[in-house]
Amino acid sequence: MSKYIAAIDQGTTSTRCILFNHQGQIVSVGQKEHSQIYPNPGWVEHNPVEIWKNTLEVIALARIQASATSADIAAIGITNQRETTVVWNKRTGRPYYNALVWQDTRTSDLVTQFEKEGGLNRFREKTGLPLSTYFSGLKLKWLLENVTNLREDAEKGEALFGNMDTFLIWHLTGGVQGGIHVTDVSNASRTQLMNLRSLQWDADMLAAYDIPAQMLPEIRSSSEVYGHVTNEILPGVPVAGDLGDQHAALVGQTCFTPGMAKNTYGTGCFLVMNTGGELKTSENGLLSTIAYQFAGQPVQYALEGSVAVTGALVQWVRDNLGLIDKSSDIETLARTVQDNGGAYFVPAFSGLYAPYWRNDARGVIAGLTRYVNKGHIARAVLEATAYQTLDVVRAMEQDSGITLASLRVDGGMVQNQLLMQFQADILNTQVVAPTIAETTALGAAYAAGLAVGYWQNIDELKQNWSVAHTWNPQMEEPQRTNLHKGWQKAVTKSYDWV
Ligand SMILES: Nc1ncnc2c1ncn2[C@@H]1O[C@H](COP(=O)(O)OP(=O)(O)O)[C@@H](O)[C@H]1O
Ligand SMILES: O=P(O)(O)OC[C@H](O)CO
Repeated sequence: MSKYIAAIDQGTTSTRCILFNHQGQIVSVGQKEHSQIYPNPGWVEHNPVEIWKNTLEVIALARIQASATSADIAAIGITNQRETTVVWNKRTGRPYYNALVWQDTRTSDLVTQFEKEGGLNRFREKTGLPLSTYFSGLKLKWLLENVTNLREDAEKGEALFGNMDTFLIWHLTGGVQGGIHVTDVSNASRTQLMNLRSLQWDADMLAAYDIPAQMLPEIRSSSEVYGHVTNEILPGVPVAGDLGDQHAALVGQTCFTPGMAKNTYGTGCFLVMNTGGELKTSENGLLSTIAYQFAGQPVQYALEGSVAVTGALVQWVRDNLGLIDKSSDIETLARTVQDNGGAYFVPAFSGLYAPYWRNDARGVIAGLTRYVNKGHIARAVLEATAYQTLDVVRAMEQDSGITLASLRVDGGMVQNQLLMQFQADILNTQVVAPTIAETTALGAAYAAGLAVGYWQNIDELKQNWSVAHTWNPQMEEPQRTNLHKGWQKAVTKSYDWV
């Protein structure tokens, strides 16, 4: 039997390749950041060619570190930043435009136009999603309307659409020499083009957004052999798993039972709860989405609270304000003071997502006095992540009728002890991090490994999960209530800006 499963985690800030062994432990890691391109206020792009090159590089790095040949690798799974939209030419492989990143707000006029015609929730019944700049469908519409020749090529079947999973699988399985054009149900559920019940592209949605069906990938399960790698980097290895990154983290955290949830703290924050085989709709601003689908098994649904800006705010403090040199320094700076000094930072850089869904919001710092220093700002920055999560958790509890006994967490920001303690305090709930922190990549590896029989069933996967760290709530109730009141007031100050 081959020794390892490879996972590619194509995230917003970087691309990673991780090799896992049968216990789900990390054997080796290759990682590379890519450029964040901001051509106009609110626009966020990635260069797909740079990401493809980085993918090859990180696979090579992980392979070399583990001295692994392709025969040592039983399968490869892909997980990706969701919604980020790329279009490319089938014959040349060339992208027509940079990828429009999920955080990009250039489609806000389209959102307003569609909202006027039928309200923010007009497509929720079919797609589980409100109108927002967040999802792929409107990004694709914008590209079709603004990029020369794209619509003509799409109608001829020469231009292909995909999220980053589709783009990478197409390249890995042959590219212009017959690459496979597929996606999985979890990624497709983030386009606002798939019907959540039929699990097919929805003809009414395609008509509403005027999208030629020929350019869309085939929708498959999250765990099956889609094809084999043709590139010399891993020749012959089956590509056997595909999950949006938040769905992959749910799998990596082994949240296989309805009611189990995880929160991933990366560029943004994404709380996902497994709701089982039944589609649940939200009354409180959460998204209905696909959790995952293993081959031959029924699809599992989820409720999700997506927060656009969490770790991205730490990056902004680092890159745009220069207050810190590296992301982890935010904790040292925040520890120079005892509290937020009355300051609240609402990072509505891309509007506000769950549970507010305010496309008209923009970032504010509220409660400033001359007392406030950079330490207080650093605290307000970290607390913003915890308050946004609190609002999502409360919405999730109302929708599901389940009170979370503890919250399983993962992602880059979990290294921040001050944040995790504050999160437990403000939620008044235990926060728990697993031993294998790379749950996103692990989930993609699990999907791929199940498809090729490297793992037999989910019970085997559950045995790999164990607790690395627990943060217990220590804050008194009056303080918790006061802080949350301040936050809620600050949120209202971000509204009605654009
Ligand atoms: N110690 C830390 N404290 C606060 N934020 C951090 C810390 N370490 C990393 N981050 C933030 O976490 C994000 C990276 O996490 P990661 O899970 O790799 O994100 P992604 O998958 O979105 O690319 C960055 O936005 C970074 O600013
Ligand atoms: O790449 P991440 O971890 O920031 O995740 C991005 C999300 O998938 C966007 O929906």
